[in-house]
Amino acid sequence: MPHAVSPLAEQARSALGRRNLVFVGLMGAGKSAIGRLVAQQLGMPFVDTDTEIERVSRMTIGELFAAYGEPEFRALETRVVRRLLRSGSKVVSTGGGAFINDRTRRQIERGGVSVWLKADLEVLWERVNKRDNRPLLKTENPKQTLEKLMQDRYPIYQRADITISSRDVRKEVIADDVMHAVIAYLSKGRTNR
Ligand SMILES: Nc1ncnc2c1ncn2[C@@H]1O[C@H](COP(=O)(O)OP(=O)(O)OP(=O)(O)O)[C@@H](O)[C@H]1O
Ligand SMILES: O=C(O)C1=C[C@@H](O)[C@@H](O)[C@H](O)C1
Ligand SMILES: [Mg+2]
Repeated sequence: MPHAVSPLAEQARSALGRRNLVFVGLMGAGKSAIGRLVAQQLGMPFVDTDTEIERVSRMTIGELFAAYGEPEFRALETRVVRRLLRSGSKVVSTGGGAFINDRTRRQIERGGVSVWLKADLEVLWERVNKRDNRPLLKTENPKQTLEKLMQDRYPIYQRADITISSRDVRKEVIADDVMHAVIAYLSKGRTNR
C-alpha cells in the first residue's frame, strides 16, 4: 500500500483510520477528479461507482438507463456502493444521484465519512457541457435541468458530514481543503468505525 505523500495527507490518513471517504455531489462537481487525487495523496485505493457499475454490467451508464430505466440503475448503484464500502477502507466517488437515493445514502452514512463537493451552476455547467454522457441531461435545456437538480438535491447533499466549495481553482487546492476538513471533522472526538 503506498504511503501518504505530505504531512497534511499523513495526518488526514491517520485521522481516517479504517473509515472510507465518500465523495457526493452533482454531476461535474469534481467527485471523480478530486476523489482520485485525494486517494493518491492519502495512499488509499480509489473507486468510482459509475466506473464500477459500468465494469460489472459491461454497459455504459447511458446504455443502462436506456435498457432498464433509472430505477434499475439505482438498485444496481445501491448494491455496488454497499459492496465497495464493506471491502476495506478506500476513497469512493459516487455518481451524482447516489446520495439522493434513501437506501444508498444510508449505506454511505453508515459506511464512511461523506464529503459534498458543492459547486455553483456556472462551474457545473462549464464542466458538464463538454460531454454528453449524462442521461439525465439529455433534455431540451440541459442547463435548466441542472439548475432544477440543484434546487431539488442541495437540501439532501447538505446532510453530508463535510461540505467543500468546489470552485474554479486548481484541483490540488480543493484536495487540500478536503484533507483539512477531514482532520477537523474527525478530531471532534469521534471513535473509529
Ligand atoms: N478544480 C477543478 N479544476 C479544473 N477542472 C476540474 C476541477 N474539478 C473537476 N474538474 C473537471 O471537471 C470535469 C468534471 O469533473 P468530474 O468528472 O470529476 O465530476 P463528477 O462529479 O465525477 O461528475 P459525475 O457525477 O458526472 O461523474 C472533469 O473534466 C474534471 O477534470
Ligand atoms: O446525477 C445523477 O443522477 C447521475 C450522475 C452520474 O454520475 C451517473 O451516475 C448517472 O448519469 C446519474
Ligand atoms: Mg464522476
